[in-house]
Amino acid sequence: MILQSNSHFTEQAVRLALLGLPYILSVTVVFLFWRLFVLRDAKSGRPKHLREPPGPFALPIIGNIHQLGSEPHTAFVDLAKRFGDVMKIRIGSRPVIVLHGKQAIHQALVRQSVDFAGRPDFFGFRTTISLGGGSLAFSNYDEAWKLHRKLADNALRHFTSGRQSVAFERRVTYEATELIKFIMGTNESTVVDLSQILKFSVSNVIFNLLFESRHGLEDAKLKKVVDGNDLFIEEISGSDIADFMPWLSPFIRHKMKAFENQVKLFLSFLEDSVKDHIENYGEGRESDILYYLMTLLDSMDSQQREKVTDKRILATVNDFFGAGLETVATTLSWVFLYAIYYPELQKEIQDELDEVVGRDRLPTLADRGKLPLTEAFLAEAARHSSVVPTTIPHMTTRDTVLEGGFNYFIPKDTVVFVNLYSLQHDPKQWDNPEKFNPRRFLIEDGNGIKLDVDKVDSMMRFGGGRRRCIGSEVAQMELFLFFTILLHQCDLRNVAGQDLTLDGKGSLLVIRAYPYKLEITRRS
Ligand code: HEM
Repeated sequence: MILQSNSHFTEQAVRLALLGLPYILSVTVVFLFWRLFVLRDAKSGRPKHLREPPGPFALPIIGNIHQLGSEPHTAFVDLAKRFGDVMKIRIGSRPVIVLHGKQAIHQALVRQSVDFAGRPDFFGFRTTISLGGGSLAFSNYDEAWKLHRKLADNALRHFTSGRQSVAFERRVTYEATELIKFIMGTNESTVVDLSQILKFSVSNVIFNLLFESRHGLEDAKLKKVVDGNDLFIEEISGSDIADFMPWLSPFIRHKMKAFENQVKLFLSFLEDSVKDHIENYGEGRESDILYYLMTLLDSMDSQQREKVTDKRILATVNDFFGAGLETVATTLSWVFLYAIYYPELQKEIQDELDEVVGRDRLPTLADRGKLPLTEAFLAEAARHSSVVPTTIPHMTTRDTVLEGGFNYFIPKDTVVFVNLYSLQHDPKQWDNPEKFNPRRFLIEDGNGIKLDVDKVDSMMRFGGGRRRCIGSEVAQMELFLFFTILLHQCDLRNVAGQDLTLDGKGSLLVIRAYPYKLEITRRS
C-alpha cells in the first residue's frame, strides 16, 4: 500500500512535474529573455522599437575571433552574406559593428559623419597620442582634433593647389627621375625588387613637403625613417589583443613596452629633424608645410592656440609619414606588378603616353584628363588590390541610429570597422569584380572616351566624411607622376621563370603584394 501510495505519489508528482515543466520552462525563458535583452537594453539605452544589428553567435571570452582568420576583410564578407551589410560581432569582450557595401558605408561615413567620426582608445593609438602629443589619425573627435585637422587640411591644400602645386609637382618629378637613375645607374637594363626603394622615394616626397629637403636614396637618415615606419605599421596593424581582452594586458606587457620604445625612438628622431628645421624659421615663411603651419599658429588667437600645442605639430609630421609612406609606396608596388602581369596593357598605356605627351618631355599633371586608359589603370589597380582594405577603426561619438533604411541602434563609444574591400569587390556594384579590367572605369561621351570620375569616387578608397584621408590629393599626384614617368621612360617586364601572383598578404590596415622582381629597360 505504502508502495502503492508511494508509486501513486510518484506518478502524481511526475505528472504534475510534466504538466508544470512547460510552465517552469516558459518562466525561465521569459526570465532569461528579460535578463539578456530587456536588462541589456536598459544598459545600452536602446529604445525598444529599434533593433541592434544582427551577427553571429559569440563564444564566451573570445567572442568571434575564431571566425576572422588571417584575412579578416574577406572573413567579414563571408559573415555579411549571412547577416547583412551592418553586422555586430564581438572581438573578445568588445562589441564591434562591421559595415559593408556602398550604401551602409556611405550612410555612416558621409551622411552621419559626426556620429561615426570617433576613434577607439586602442593601446597603439593611445601610446602614439600620449608620446607624440596628439595625432590626427588616432585622436578621438573633439574640439582640439577639429582645429588640428583644419590646420593640416589648410596646409596640404596650400601646397597641392594653385602656384604652389607647381613646386610640389617639380619635387615629385625629381624624385621619380632620381629613382630611375638610382636603379639603372649607367645600365640599359637591370633586374630589381622595387618595393623597398619606392619607400625611400616616397619618404623623400614627404620630407620635401614637410622640411623642404631630401636625402640621397642610400642615406642613413632616410633608412632610419623607413625602417622605423615599417616597424610602426607592423605593430599598429596587428590591433592589440588587449584592446579586446583587457585582462590579457599583464601577460603581454613586454610586447606593449617594445611598441612604446619603438614609437619613442621614431618620434625622437623626427623631433630632432623638426627642431633643426624650426631653428631656421623666420616670421611669415611658408616654403614648406612645417613653416606654413607655424605661420598659421602665429596668426591664431590665444584661445585657439591653447588647443594646438607645438607637440601637435610634431604629431602632424608623424601622421604624414605614418599614413602617407606605406600607402603610396605599396600602391605603387601593386601598380608595377599589374603592369608586368598584363604586358599588353602596359604597351597600350605607353602608346597613349607617347601620343599625348610625345617623346620630348616628361608627363606632367596637366596631362591628367587626357590619358583615360592610364588613369583607369591606376584606378583599377587600387580597386583590385584594395591596398587599404578597411579604414582606420572608427567609434561612435554618441548614441545613434544608422539611417538609410537600416534603422539599427548603435550606442555611443561602439567600435566600428569599415570594410572598404567589401565595397570594392561587391558583385552588385562591379561586374566580375575579381577580374582586373581597367576599362570598367571608362565611359564614352560625345567627345570620345574618358575616365568615369564618379565610378572612381564610388570605390571610396580614401574613406569619406570627417575622417576622409587628408592626403588624397598628394597621393594621387604622386601615383600619377611616378607611374607615368616610369612607364614613359622604361619598359617593365617579368623576370624569366618568376611566377607572379596577384594575391595579396596583409592585415586590416594594408595589403601588400608578394615580393617580386622586375626587369627594367630604358626606352629609346
Ligand atoms: C594611396 C595612398 C593613400 C590611401 C589609399 C589612403 C587611404 C586612407 C584611408 C582609407 C584613411 C582612413 C579614413 C577613415 O578612417 O575613415 C586615411 C586616413 C588618413 N590619411 Fe590617407 N591614404 C593615402 C595616402 C595618404 C597620404 C599621402 C597622406 C599624407 C600626406 C595621408 C594622410 C592621412 C591621414 C593623416 C589620415 C587620418 C585622417 C583622420 O583621421 O582624420 N594619406 N587614408
